[in-house]
Amino acid sequence: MAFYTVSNVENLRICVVMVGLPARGKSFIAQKIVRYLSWLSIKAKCFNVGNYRRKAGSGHPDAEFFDFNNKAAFKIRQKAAEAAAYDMMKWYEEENGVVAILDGTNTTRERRDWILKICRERAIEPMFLESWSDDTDMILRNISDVKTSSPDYEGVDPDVATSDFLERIAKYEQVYEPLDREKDKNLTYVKLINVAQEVVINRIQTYLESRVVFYVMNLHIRPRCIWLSRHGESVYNVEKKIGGDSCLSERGFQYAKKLPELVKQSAGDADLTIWTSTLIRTQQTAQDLPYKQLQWKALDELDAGVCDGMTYEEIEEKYPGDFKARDENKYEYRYPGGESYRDVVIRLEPIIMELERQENILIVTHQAVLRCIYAYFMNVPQEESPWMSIPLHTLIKLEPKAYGTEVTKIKANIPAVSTYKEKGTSRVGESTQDGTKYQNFLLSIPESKR
Ligand SMILES: Nc1ncnc2c1ncn2[C@@H]1O[C@H](COP(=O)(O)OP(=O)(O)OP(=O)(O)O)[C@@H](O)[C@H]1O
Repeated sequence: MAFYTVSNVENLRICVVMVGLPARGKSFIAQKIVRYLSWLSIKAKCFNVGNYRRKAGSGHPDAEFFDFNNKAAFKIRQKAAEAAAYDMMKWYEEENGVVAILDGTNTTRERRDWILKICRERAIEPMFLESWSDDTDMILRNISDVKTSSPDYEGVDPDVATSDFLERIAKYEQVYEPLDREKDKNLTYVKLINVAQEVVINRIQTYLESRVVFYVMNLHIRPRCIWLSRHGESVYNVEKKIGGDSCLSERGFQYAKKLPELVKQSAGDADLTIWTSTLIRTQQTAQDLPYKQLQWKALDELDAGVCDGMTYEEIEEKYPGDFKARDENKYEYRYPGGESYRDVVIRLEPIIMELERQENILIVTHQAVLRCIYAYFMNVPQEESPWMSIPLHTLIKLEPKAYGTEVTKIKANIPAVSTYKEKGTSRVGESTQDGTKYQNFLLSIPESKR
């Protein structure tokens, strides 16, 4: 039976067409939408026109290249847009794509009409997403954040790169036609003004489109960090049992005592809010943290249903079929009377949305839940995420950056059992994976921006 995380009963194919001057965060937003939808099992992919332009041999173009009167350059840029659109259409057809993002400036109405036409010919719903800003300080920050280190400016002095980039923007400004309430009243669009100070929404018609709109409305770009920790070692961990609502072990309490110091070391004087689950072990872990605390039912551990309170050995013995089925497809497998990883992702969606809205948050929760949250930030594929090793007594710091997330792991140096169970065995113990397998996911920087 088909099983959806976000309803797309209409079987829609959507093309999110980014619109806006350079350095308005279009790629940032595009990458985030792809990560969010992929996490929700919606097949999504970004097609970055700048990438195609570079492949077409534009090398290290200066601002003159972006002058709309420069006919030869304009041809290269047009070709790049066509190549991106071609690959995008191929992706819909050959890979059953659902949401493609055409990430380019698309600043003229002529260019947008062309995209509209090719989408309509193929029954793809176009949805324009414009990022508009007149906040000069923010634009300068964006340029120094990401543009001076772009492949376009490899080996160029950052000051020279900045002034050239400002000139590039000026070239685009000469022809820029922002989305307009009157002229574009028939289009489906969302316009973000100065991040999301003001949002204009027009003709959003489907549930999937409205999810995308809701998501982008909640994004902000203020610097912040998210800390993740599993609860301290619990009595059940020591007994190798899963589920339950047991207290911390003695070593778990030691971790709880040490956690405020670890957090202080990492966060300094930043003001945090602590989110825990409703289960005793996360609350005991957070009890000495001197910050505001909130409990979320959605952060409770994956429900093991009839297997709650059992060891993996007992499960293998009593439910061998289930034990095998879970190993074969851990993401989809649902414990009888309980949950699957996919179920956990669905209930975590409001948590992710709220995390996007918030600033500094420390989440104290459980192994499976942390895997799902970590997978969102690190773009870890579904089939891999349930197998990630997230050890006890370790504080993880996530620092969202322009095109990815930086991770720091801070070990408390308090021994704990390993609760990691590898595929094909019922034994728990140290993972033979040293984590390097997941290094690739740590910084999900789009190809165009590396
Ligand atoms: N809605 C927004 N408005 C303005 N800036 C934003 C927004 N969202 C993210 N940013 C910032 O934009 C920067 C990233 O710029 P990005 O490369 O995404 O711009 P771009 O519009 O894709 O530029 P280009 O057209 O040159 O590719 C980051 O520093 C990020 O913090």
